[in-house]
Order: sequence, then C-alpha cells, then structure tokens
Amino acid sequence: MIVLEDVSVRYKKAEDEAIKSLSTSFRKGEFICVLGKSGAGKSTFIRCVNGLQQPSSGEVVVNDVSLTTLKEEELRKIRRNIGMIFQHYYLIPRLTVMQNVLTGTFGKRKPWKNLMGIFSSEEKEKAIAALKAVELEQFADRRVEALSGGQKQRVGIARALVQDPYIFLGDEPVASLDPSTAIKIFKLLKQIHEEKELVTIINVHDVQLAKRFATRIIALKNGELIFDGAPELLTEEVMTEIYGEGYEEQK
Ligand SMILES: Nc1ncnc2c1ncn2[C@@H]1O[C@H](COP(=O)(O)OP(=O)(O)OP(=O)(O)O)[C@@H](O)[C@H]1O
Repeated sequence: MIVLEDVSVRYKKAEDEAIKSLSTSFRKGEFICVLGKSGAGKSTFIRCVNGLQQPSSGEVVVNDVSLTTLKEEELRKIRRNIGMIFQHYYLIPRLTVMQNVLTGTFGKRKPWKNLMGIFSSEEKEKAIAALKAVELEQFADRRVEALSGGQKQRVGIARALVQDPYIFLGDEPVASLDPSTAIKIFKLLKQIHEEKELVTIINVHDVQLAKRFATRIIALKNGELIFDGAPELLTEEVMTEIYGEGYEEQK
C-alpha cells in the first residue's frame, strides 16, 4: 500500500541528508510507531509519505501511485484521503469545533465553497459523526481556543476522520499532552485504526506508548532506518542504539 524505495532527503543548504536511502513498505492494518532521537528524521520521513516533502532521490508509492513525479495539484488529490494530526494541532483557534472539523472536507470541495463556508447536509452529517467518534459532539459550537490540549487533538482527529482516510499519519500528536491524556488519544487512534482498517503511522517520543499500541515499530537514527520489527523485539540493546547511552533517564 505504501512503499518507500531508496528514499533520501537533503534539505537546501544542509550538509547531511535528513533521510538516507530508506526502503520499507507498510500495509493496511499496521499500526506503526516511529521512534528516534530529536533530529533523527521522523518528521521528514512522515512528510514523505503524503508528499508534503519530496525526496531528493528515490520513490514513494502510495496505492500504486508514485508521488515523486506528481504535480502539487495531483498530490493534493492523494492527500485528500490521508488524515494527518500534529503536535500543535494546526486548528483555527477562533473558529468553532464544528467549523474546524468541516475544514477536513476542503480538499474535496470547490475553493469558492470553502470561502463562502457553504457545506452540504451530507458534509455536516459526516462532521457530526466524526465529532461523535471522538466524543466531542456537545462541544460542536464551542470555540477551539477554549478547549484543553487533549480536546484540541480530538478535534484534529475528527477533522482527519471527515476525509474518509485510508492512511492516518501523526507527527508527535501527543508530545504536548500529559501522560494520561496521551494514552486516551492513543486508545482512540487505535480504535479508529481498527474500525476503519487503516494504515497508521505515528511519530512518538514515548517508547512505552509505542510498545503498548504499535503492531510494528521502526526507528531512525541520523536519517537511517536502524530498527524495524515487532514491539517485543525492542531490546535494551536496540534502545541504546536508538537513543545512545543513558536513554533510561529519558523514560
Ligand atoms: N526545513 C528544513 N531545512 C533544513 N533542515 C531541516 C529542515 N527540517 C528539518 N531539517 C533537519 O533535518 C533533520 C531531521 O529533522 P526532522 O524534523 O525530520 O527530525 P525529527 O526526528 O522529527 O526531530 P524532532 O523529534 O525534534 O521533531 C534535522 O537535522 C533537522 O535539523
């Protein structure tokens, strides 16, 4: 479903490559957590999967379509069905929860309709269903700026859900949340993942969360894939390789 073939990314003026000759593939049903120290290349990697970052060399193929040669407009079409959530949510604070969730439909609509804020009853129903799925329907008319971090991330998840995604990406979606809220968000993501039979890929710093929820863990170090396997294969030795000596202090 998702194939990365010898993918490298070099940012302009950067001395070193952020991703180095990375090859791997992901299929439906896999819940993948991506580990690695700060700067290891996790965000760059995840942005390659939906074409937000084009590789300097190599190829990314999603559902048999190579993203590498696509123009921005064609990439946008691919991204319509790839939900993404972020550490800082990327919501519009002054708009309501409902209005934010409806922005998830923008990729499939005519731009003037987005400008006018005109939504069909089908789109509104979809947004209500997404809000129910994240248990926020009673907050539909509340402004996002008045929500807690955990609630904001649930709005982010609802916004991604209205896209009818087949891939769900998370770039450190719980990094700003307390441990118990982080677990709740992961439980919700796993539940949605199973219900919708997605492929889910999430960058996370919390190793315990990755071990608890992932069906597969990959780890990056200096842009290289240094581990790819089942959570139970993540030994102390591997952990030391990923995080260096003294990683236990980060727990
Ligand atoms: N826009 C950019 N321009 C130049 N270099 C960049 C850019 N974005 C990231 N980098 C560099 O690429 C490398 C990988 O960065 P990336 O953000 O992918 O790492 P990360 O593992 O997600 O880090 P973190 O856990 O801190 O978010 C780093 O050395 C970073 O400084």
